[in-house]
Amino acid sequence: MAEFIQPENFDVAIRVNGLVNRFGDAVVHDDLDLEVHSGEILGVVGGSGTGKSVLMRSIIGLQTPTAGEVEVYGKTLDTIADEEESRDLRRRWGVMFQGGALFSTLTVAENIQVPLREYYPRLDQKLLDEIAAYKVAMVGLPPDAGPKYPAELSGGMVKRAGLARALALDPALLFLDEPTAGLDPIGAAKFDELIRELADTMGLTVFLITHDLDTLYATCDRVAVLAEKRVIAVGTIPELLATEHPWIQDYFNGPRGRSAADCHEAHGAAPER
Ligand SMILES: Nc1ncnc2c1ncn2[C@@H]1O[C@H](COP(=O)(O)OP(=O)(O)OP(=O)(O)O)[C@@H](O)[C@H]1O
Repeated sequence: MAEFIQPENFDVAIRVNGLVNRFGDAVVHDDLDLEVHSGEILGVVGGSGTGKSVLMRSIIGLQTPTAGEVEVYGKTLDTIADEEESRDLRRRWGVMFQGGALFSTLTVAENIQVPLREYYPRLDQKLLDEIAAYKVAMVGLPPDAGPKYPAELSGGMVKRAGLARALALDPALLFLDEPTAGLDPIGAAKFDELIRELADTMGLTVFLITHDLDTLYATCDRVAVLAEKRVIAVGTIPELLATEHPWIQDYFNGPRGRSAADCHEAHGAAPER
């Protein structure tokens, strides 16, 4: 008998223990630990190639780790024997890959309906259309975006459409891989606002990979820093600023870090929630 997950019963949504990822001789992660708390937006930062995307892929089962354990809502994907339980776990998360990753031959509405059809094959077309229209509105797209193809949309709209598809199954957990990459600063700020708003209203837990310091200040409750093949620090921005690690100091106190902090202060928001 399949045991279905109740995300609200978990204080820790994701627990990663002793994760190792190796590709040939290249060691990307070595004994990496991380906990993502339920209801938080956790920013994941680190230099290029430090394994942020590989970590995300390991959590959602797209990458089989060399060693270590990944638990989502107390379950480990590769040890779930029951197909129904595995589907139940997978439908708890939505993923927005880098660049949106929409199917170019499908309209926005059809893209949103892909996961719905997969998980709920008996839904009729009228209901699928209603759900897609609801998701389109939820991410702030106009109603006429639904029948459009990705190539007909601006970069910011494509991101929103990708987010709508990630939210199709009403997930408890949202994975975002560099959601604001390629957006102009105003578009990026609006997207940050949208993520924060959706997370607050839907009670989402968000795993957010970013290089964007403004995004960290505007949206994240805590930030995890990847370096030296593991998570070297995790905490609020003020907590990270208090650590002496050179990469963390360079990152937050470098010119771009200072400018993001100043801008954040100027808008009167505190990084700690
Ligand atoms: N399937 C794979 N086979 C071999 N090497 C891989 C594979 N996937 C990732 N890597 C390597 O793992 C390392 C980490 O990659 P990853 O994409 O996770 O970095 P990242 O921190 O997300 O980088 P960026 O910030 O540039 O997106 C890179 O050196 C990459 O080349």
